[in-house]
Parts: sequence; C-alpha cells; structure tokens
Amino acid sequence: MTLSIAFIGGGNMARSLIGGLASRGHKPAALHVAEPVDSLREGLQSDFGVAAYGSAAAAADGAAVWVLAVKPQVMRAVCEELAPLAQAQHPLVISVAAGIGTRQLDQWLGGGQAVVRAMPNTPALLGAGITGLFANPATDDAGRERSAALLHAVGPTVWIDDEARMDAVTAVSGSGPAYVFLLAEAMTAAGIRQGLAPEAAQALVTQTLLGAATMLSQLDEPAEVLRARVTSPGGTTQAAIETFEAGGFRALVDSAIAAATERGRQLSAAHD
Ligand SMILES: NC(=O)C1=CN([C@@H]2O[C@H](COP(=O)(O)OP(=O)(O)OC[C@H]3O[C@@H](n4cnc5c(N)ncnc54)[C@H](O)[C@@H]3O)[C@@H](O)[C@H]2O)C=CC1
Ligand SMILES: O=C(O)[C@@H]1CCC=N1
Repeated sequence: MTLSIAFIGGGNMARSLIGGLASRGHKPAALHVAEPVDSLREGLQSDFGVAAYGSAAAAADGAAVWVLAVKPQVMRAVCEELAPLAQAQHPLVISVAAGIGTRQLDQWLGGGQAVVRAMPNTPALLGAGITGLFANPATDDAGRERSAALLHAVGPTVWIDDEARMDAVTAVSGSGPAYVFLLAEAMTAAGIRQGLAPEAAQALVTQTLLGAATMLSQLDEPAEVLRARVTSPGGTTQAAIETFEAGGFRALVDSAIAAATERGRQLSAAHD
C-alpha cells in the first residue's frame, strides 16, 4: 500500500518534494496538499495530479505522514489548528521549517507526537538536494525510516544526533546554495570586467562550478588536493588564491556561516 502523505503548505519546498516523490513513482492520489493560494493549488493539481485542499485539516485527515512546509512565522497557528486531529490520529509529523524545534512543534500539536525535523535545500527541485534530519524521542525506527525514505526522493539524507546542530545544518546546506549563487554572480561580474561578453562569462562560470562540484563529489579526494592540482607554482591560480587569502576569505566564510547559525538559534528562541 502506498503511504498517504499530506503536505501542509504547497510552496517551493513542498513542490520540490512532491516532484521528487512523483518522479519516483509515488501514487499522486496518495499525496494530499493544503495550500490557500488558488493558483498554486491548481498548479500542483495539474502538474502532479495530487489532491489539493484549501484547508490544512482537510488535507491532513487520515494521512499517515504530515509534512509541514509552511513558513516558520505561520507554523504555530497551523500546528494549533491541526492539534485535535494530531491527538486523534498520531501521524508521523515532518517539519521542514528553519529554526523551529521538535519540542515546540510537539507542544503546539498537543504533545506526544512523533516529530522529525528536516532541513532540505533548493537543489531538491532537481533531485540534487541534501537533507539533514533529526527525530524526537517519540519517533520509532519505522518513523525514522519513513522520514529518510521520503526525503531521499530529492537527494541523500544525513541524520543529526543533537538537535542543537540543526542550526549549523541550516547554515551550511540549507542556505548554502545561495552562497554558491553569490560566488557565481561575483565571478560573472568579474569576468565581464575583464572584457568577456556577459553570455560567455555566464557560460564559463556555470560550467566551472558544475565541473568543480562534480569533481568534489565523484573523485575521492579532498577539496584541498583538488585545489592544489589547479594551482601551478607562480601561475594564475596562485595569484587569485593569494588575493582571496589576503582578503580574509576563510574568515569571512566562517563569520557568514556563524551568523546564519546564530540567526537559526534566534528564530528557535523567538518561537519558544
Ligand atoms: N527555500 C529554501 O531554501 C528552504 C526552505 N525551507 C523551509 O521550508 C518552509 C517553506 O518554505 P518555502 O517552500 O520556500 O516557502 P513558500 O512561501 O514557497 O511556501 C509556503 C506555502 O505555505 C502556504 N501557506 C501559508 N499559510 C498556510 C496554511 N495555513 N496552511 C497551508 N499552507 C499555508 C503559502 O501560501 C505558501 O505557498 C519554510 O519553513 C522554510 O524555512 C527549508 C529548507 C530550505
Ligand atoms: O533563509 C532561510 O531562512 C531558509 C532556510 C534555509 C534556506 N532558506
């Protein structure tokens, strides 16, 4: 029997997960979505054949798994609305919201719930995401396996044992694609400044990032070794790397990820 899954919130992240599940043969009829925006609801229905509802309770009723995919700001209201149903049906609850802990989610849902916190990222849209997962003590092995299998539809998963570390996961891989896009923007602008046509600069940058990421993932060698291989002594790469190092590139990346981790902590505290 296909697992029935209800998505609460039918925005970007839910769409990525639904697309991943549909492409892996999950029956669309077993996927329910609650989404208040008419055009998004219609898009989900026509693109994937899922059952879409305007109300959270209508989508969630009877589903074995609830995926909470609304913005953190509305999560409390959504959970409190669903609490009576959660108490009656005890689904496995998976939240993808940044900065909201399993303790808070469980409390808002009335207590005693199996709650898994998942932090995917936007490459999930293309099946190239990665997700950090944390399960509360009420989640049994079957719930853990179900959660990992669901998120596996959009890329590999990594279990995190200490929930406090989920803020670091968010800072590294949740927000991480934006750092790579920033690098792409900066490299493209720099290439244009050195006289390249914009289309040429963009093509060169895009394929370079893809090629480098492919090397990182397919060759069993650390980034440091791969970097050394590009860097001829006294050559062009060395000139660039020395400029990055002199400008404090590593310390800047460290501060940026520390700031994102701290923002995650503040978001959690704000919802306490
Ligand atoms: N965008 C990203 O890179 C990542 C986002 N996340 C998390 O995923 C969650 C969703 O983010 P996105 O999909 O990017 O946002 P989004 O804004 O695209 O989707 C949220 C959807 O929830 C709907 N919604 C609002 N109130 C609702 C209600 N009462 N019942 C049902 N649906 C309701 C909205 O209409 C919207 O379509 C957030 O909590 C975010 O922290 C997690 C990892 C990465
Ligand atoms: O920026 C954010 O808060 C969300 C969480 C990870 C990616 N986007």
